[in-house]
Amino acid sequence: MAEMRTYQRAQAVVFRKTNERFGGLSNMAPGYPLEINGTRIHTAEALYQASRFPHLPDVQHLIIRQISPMTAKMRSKPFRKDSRPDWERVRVPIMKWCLRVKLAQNWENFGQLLLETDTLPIVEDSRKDEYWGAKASEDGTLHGNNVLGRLLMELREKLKRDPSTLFEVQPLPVDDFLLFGLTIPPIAALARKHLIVQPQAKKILPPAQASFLDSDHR
Ligand SMILES: Nc1nc(O)c(N)c(N[C@@H]2O[C@H](COP(=O)(O)O)[C@@H](O)[C@H]2O)n1
Repeated sequence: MAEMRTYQRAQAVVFRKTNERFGGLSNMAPGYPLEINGTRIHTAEALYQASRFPHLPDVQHLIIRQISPMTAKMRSKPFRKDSRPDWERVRVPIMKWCLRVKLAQNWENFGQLLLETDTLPIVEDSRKDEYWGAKASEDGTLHGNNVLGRLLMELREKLKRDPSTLFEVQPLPVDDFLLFGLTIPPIAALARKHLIVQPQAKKILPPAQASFLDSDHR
């Protein structure tokens, strides 16, 4: 279990609604479509929720076909008790994998948004979930495990330091890592595979533009 943390709202990137400045960091955000084995998945939330049920492809279909991420989450609720037996143990690596897929397949817009958070703590401000996010305290601080925010910060740092390691996302080494009964293959970044991250300007540039830059400033 991750430690509880306290965050000062003014010194953090805080998101709650998807239409806010950093709302794209939420798994609920539209506009970051995914594709696995030829199936379009509308949000990272739908992929995460479907990952509970590799042994129940019909339930995965029910979740994945939802356009609304909240509806995808709601559809999974009645089946939660039937989540894969090791769900509590694998849910954080699965969330991390979902975020990696979201980045690989939305390299420019999600990568850019992550870099724009600079070096600030990232926190999902949640009314009731202090595990994935953090809840507002009476003193105005945010308190919680903030596991989603911490995974996003970890991903951001990797994106700054070693972007090429994020171009391809390997399937997780967990039992029955399946979508609709099929093995999930390595996921390659779509189209923009060769973009270069230039952290200082917090911009992602194609190689042709990047080559004009002094290497000290890449
Ligand atoms: N119910 C709800 N409403 C929101 O607006 C949220 N952002 C969330 N949080 C997200 O729900 C996912 C975790 O789901 P489980 O409770 O583990 O099934 C995760 O993506 C959170 O960021 N929930």
